[in-house]
Amino acid sequence: MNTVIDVRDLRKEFTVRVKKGRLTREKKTVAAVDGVNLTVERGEMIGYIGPNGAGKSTTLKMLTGVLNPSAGHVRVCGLEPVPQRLKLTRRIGVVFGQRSALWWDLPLRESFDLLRHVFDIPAAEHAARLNRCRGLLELDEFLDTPVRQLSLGQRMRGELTAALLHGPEILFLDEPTIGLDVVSKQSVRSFLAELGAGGDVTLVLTTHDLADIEKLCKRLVVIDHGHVVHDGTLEELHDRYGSRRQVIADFEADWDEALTPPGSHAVIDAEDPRRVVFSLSNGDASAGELVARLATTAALRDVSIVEPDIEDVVAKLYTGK
Ligand SMILES: Nc1ncnc2c1ncn2[C@@H]1O[C@H](COP(=O)(O)OP(=O)(O)OP(=O)(O)O)[C@@H](O)[C@H]1O
Repeated sequence: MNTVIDVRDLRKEFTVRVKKGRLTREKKTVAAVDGVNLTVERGEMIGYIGPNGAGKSTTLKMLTGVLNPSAGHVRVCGLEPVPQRLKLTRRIGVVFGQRSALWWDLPLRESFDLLRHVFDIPAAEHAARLNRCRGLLELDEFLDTPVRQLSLGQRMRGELTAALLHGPEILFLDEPTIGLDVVSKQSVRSFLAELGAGGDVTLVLTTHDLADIEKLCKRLVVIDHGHVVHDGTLEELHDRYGSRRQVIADFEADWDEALTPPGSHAVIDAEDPRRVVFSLSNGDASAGELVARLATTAALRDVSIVEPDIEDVVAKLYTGK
């Protein structure tokens, strides 16, 4: 394995002034990131999620060399982000939804050209990477438009390209789909999926849009109050919170509970005893096997499979229920 991010006991404290009484304020130290441990291997696509104020952006800022940690160990591509920021900048790409890496008054094409000079990228490499992005992100129709005139979706496609032209090993994305319409979201997601599938670029993504996670990330790191509260696959999260995949079956006759296959749980519809909702544990249970068993047990009229809803699971996780 090839570790590209190695974080141990990472902390970031901020000093804030809080109101005390009517006229006085006192200084207080708050831990925005409070002992985060994280190891990411090359080629992984991880979702870093959490409720507002959980510490996601602060972590990303420490990983990208924008903020100095208060304590802890952090290495990104083997480098210490703040003191070695210049070296790090050449090895990572950053897309922060709210900030731009582009020159507002210049056409997109010229911004890309300037970046080639900033990073001193050989012309052939630059052209190859730009051509790939032009194709996948359909940039051609607005390549000659000044950045300030681009729509949010067009600008995001430009930002993604700008972050990739120097061939980074890790791409950090903070809310890359925020504010985008459905079509632009899909375009950005498909592009990132294609990029991640190659295995060369490691993706670290923060988002409040859980569809981004479902489409892109096998691994989910959840942070709350500065602590990592889950680090594992989406399936593990579903298992942990007892969310079940469900099979809804309509039979020709009323369902006999004694026939319920082992490993499943049946709830008969109160209004229609021929309709039954079967719950499955997400682990090894296969909805296909259950359906096959049901079909040999009784006359089936219709069947549908309902996947657990990630929004529900994450809501449970955030509220600690
Ligand atoms: N410069 C700062 N000074 C003081 N407090 C800060 C500063 N930056 C962040 N914080 C506080 O640290 C905590 C974590 O903030 P952070 O921006 O990392 O959260 P987040 O998970 O990215 O939230 P969101 O989803 O709302 O963007 C919050 O309580 C925030 O108010």
